[in-house]
Amino acid sequence: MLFVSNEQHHDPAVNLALEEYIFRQLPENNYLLFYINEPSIIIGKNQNTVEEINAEYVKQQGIHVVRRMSGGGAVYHDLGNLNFSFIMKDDGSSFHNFKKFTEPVVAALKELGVEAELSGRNDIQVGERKISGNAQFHSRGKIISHGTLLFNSEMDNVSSALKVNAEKYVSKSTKSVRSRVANITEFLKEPMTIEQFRVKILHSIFAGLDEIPTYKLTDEDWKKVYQLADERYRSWEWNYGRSPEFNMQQRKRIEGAGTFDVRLNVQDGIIKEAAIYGDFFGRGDRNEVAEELVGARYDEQALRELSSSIDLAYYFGPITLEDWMNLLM
Ligand SMILES: Nc1ncnc2c1ncn2[C@@H]1O[C@H](COP(=O)(O)OC(=O)CCCC[C@@H]2CCSS2)[C@@H](O)[C@H]1O
Repeated sequence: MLFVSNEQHHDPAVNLALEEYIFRQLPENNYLLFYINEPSIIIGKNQNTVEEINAEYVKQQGIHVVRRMSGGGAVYHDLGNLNFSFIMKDDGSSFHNFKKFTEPVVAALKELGVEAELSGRNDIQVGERKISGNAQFHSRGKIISHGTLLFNSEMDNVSSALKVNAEKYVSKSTKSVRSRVANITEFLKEPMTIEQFRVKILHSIFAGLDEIPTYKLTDEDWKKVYQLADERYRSWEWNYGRSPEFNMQQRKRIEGAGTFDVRLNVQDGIIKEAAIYGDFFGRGDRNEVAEELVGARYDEQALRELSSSIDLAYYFGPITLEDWMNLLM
C-alpha cells in the first residue's frame, strides 16, 4: 500500500477530486489518503441536497456543500474531522465489507486507549456514540472505502448544518441516519492535536515498516486534480443538480395576504412542474407565475433573481419577496 500525501489541502472540492483522481488515474495499486476539510457538508451520491442541509445556516456560515462519489448519508466536516480513504484493488469481496477497512483504524484507536468498535451498520462507535461514518464506491475491480473521524469538531455545527426538511420534500433519495455523535478527544488520556493524531493513525496502519512507502503527486497530477475539482466538485450541476427527482410542497399562511400552497416537481435540479394554490388577494392569473417558474433552477439565487422581476403584489397581494422565497425554498 502507498501513502498519498495531499500537502494539507483543506478545500473539500480539491480533496474529493484528489480521491477520485487516485481511483481513476493513478497506476493500479493500493493507496491510503488522509484529508481534512474546511467546514463543509459532504452529501452522499444518491441524496437530495436541499433535503439534507439547513440552507440558511449553510449560507450564513459559509459552509461548503459537496457531493461525493460514494453512497450513504450526509456528514459535516471541519478542521477537527480527519478523513481516511482506502483506494484499493478489489476482487469483488470488499464492497459492503466495512470491517476490512475500519479494523486498522479501530486498532490504531485502541493503541491510543480508545475502545471503539464497528457498529451493525457502517459506523465506528465508542459505546453508543458515533465517532466515524463510512461509505464505499466500487467500479471495475477497484474500491474506495472511506470514513470520517470526529476528533474535535464543532458539535453544534454538526447538528445545526444537517437539519433535514422531511415535511417539505418527497423523493426516493437516500436519507441520512441521524446518530448521537462524539469527539475522539473526549476519550483520550493524553491531549494531542489532530496533526499528531493523523501521524499516529498513519504509523499504526503502516506498523512494522521503517519507511512509509509514499506516492508523490507530480505537478501534472495536481493540474488534473484541480481541473476535476473545478469541473465536478465545484459545479452546481454535480452538487445540487445530480439530486434524484423530488417534489416540494409548502403550505403557509401569510399575515394580511392569505393562505398559499406551492407545489413543485424538480428533476436534475430544474423545476419541471409548478402549481400555486390558495386563497389570497391577487388580481393576476397565478398560473402565469407558475409558468415562469418552470425551467428555472431550484436554487436560492436563481429563484430570487427570477422572482424579483415578478410583480408579486399584482399576483398575490401584499407579500414580500422574503415571504415568497420562503414559500419556494
Ligand atoms: N463527521 C462526522 N462523522 C461521523 N458522524 C457524523 C459526522 N457528521 C455527522 N455525523 C452523524 O452521522 C449522520 C449521518 O450518518 P449516515 O450513516 O447517514 O451517513 C454517513 O455516516 C456517511 C459517511 C460518509 C463518509 C465519507 C468519508 C470521506 S468523505 S464523507 C448524521 O446525521 C450525524 O448524526
